[in-house]
Order: sequence, then C-alpha cells, then structure tokens
Amino acid sequence: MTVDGQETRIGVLGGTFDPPQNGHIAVAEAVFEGLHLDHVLFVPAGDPWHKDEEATPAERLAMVSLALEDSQHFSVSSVDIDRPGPTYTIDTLRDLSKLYLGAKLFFIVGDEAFAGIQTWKNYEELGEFATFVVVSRHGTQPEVPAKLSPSVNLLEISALPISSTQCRERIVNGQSLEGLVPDNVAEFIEEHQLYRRNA
Ligand SMILES: Nc1ncnc2c1ncn2[C@@H]1O[C@H](COP(=O)(O)OP(=O)(O)OP(=O)(O)O)[C@@H](O)[C@H]1O
Ligand SMILES: O=C(O)c1ccc[n+]([C@@H]2O[C@H](COP(=O)([O-])O)[C@@H](O)[C@H]2O)c1
Repeated sequence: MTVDGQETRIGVLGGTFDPPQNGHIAVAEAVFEGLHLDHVLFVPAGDPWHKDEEATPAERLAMVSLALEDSQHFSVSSVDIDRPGPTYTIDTLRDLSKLYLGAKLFFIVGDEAFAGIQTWKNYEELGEFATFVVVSRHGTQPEVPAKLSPSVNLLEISALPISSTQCRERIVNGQSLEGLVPDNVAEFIEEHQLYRRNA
C-alpha cells in the first residue's frame, strides 16, 4: 500500500477504551505528527483478558467512533471485536497486515502497558509485524526484551494526565467528565447510564 509512491505508515492504538478519553487522542496526535504517519487506527479490544472491562465491546466501539467522528486521520477498527476469544496483539497485527497489505504498522503503547510485554502472547514475534512505539505516559524507563529491541522505538511525549480509570471513578463519585472525554462520549455515557455501578 503506497501514498504518492511512499509506503503508507499506519499507527495502531490498541486499548480497552473503557471509555475513550482525551489522553488517547492526544497520544495518537503526538505519534501521528512525531513519526509522520498517514493514519492512526484505534482498535478496541474485544475481550481484554488482562483487564476487567465494564462497558460492552459494542458500547466501547460506539464511543471510540464518536470520539473520532470529526477526525480526518484517525478511525476505528473492529478487528479485535470481530474476532472471537481473548484479544491478543499478535492476532491484531496479523489481521491488520492482511487488511493493509504492504503498509508499515506502528503499534502505539504507553510505558505502563509495555512493561508487561513479556506476558503478551507470542511477544517475541510481535516485531515481525510492527514497530512498537512506546510513549512516555508515566515517564518510566521501560525494559525492552532483547528479542524485541530492534523493533522498539521510545518516544518522549507530553502525555495528558488522564486515564479511563479516573473517568470511571469520577462518574461513580458524581463528578463531571468535562475536559476529560469528548463531549459526544460524555453524552453517550450519560444516555446509556454507563459506569454507575456504586452510584
Ligand atoms: N493519557 C494517556 N497518555 C498516553 N498514553 C495513554 C493515555 N491513556 C491511555 N494511554 C495508552 O493508550 C493505550 C490504551 O489505553 P487504555 O484504553 O487501556 O486506557 P487507560 O486509561 O490506560 O485505561 P485504564 O485506566 O482503564 O487502565 C495504552 O497503551 C495506554 O498506555
Ligand atoms: O497480546 C497480548 O497478550 C496482550 C496483553 C495485554 C495487552 N495487550 C494489548 O495492549 C493494548 C493496550 O492494552 P490496555 O491494557 O492498555 O487496554 C491493547 O491493544 C491490548 O489488546 C495485548
């Protein structure tokens, strides 16, 4: 896949997006600009085996679509939701490599998520499919396994201090999400009464 004879460069931001928040969009923008990408795909996990998600896959997919609806360069992919079973990045990257033949993939991941990379399925093979862009979310120095190191790019960004956990806790505490998630995502959460478990 080429744009004007150049190899297409596609960023892949995998996540639980429970809910999508402005930090996700900011990190995608930072990597899009910093690495001169052509596009960023946001890929909500169908069954994130490593987390206890609250909203359903369909709700998380809908919220990511809303968050990106005005964006020219970012879009959502349902590959991880369409595939049955636990979500593994090796499968995400295999599927996207087939869908975007010849494109160069950049898997974007925060330093805290990358810290667990050695627990990911077939992690030694991930570098065959994508360059890993590890962003300085918490400013920690990630340990890079030797087998992956040729495929890992550490990128300093000014991450927004926002997490999905913080958003969910604010809802439980009856606090506003203004400035933390896009307005249309806040409206969806309100309309569907999401994350109110203890309220
Ligand atoms: N504010 C942020 N700045 C930089 N990276 C982020 C930020 N928020 C999330 N990310 C990264 O985006 C990816 C998807 O994150 P995820 O959907 O799990 O959100 P989260 O805020 O980390 O969720 P939770 O609080 O529920 O653990 C991960 O690689 C994560 O590190
Ligand atoms: O492949 C795995 O085993 C694996 C284990 C943990 C996380 N991941 C992926 O890492 C991405 C970020 O996860 P998270 O926890 O921040 O939502 C998301 O795309 C997950 O599917 C993948």
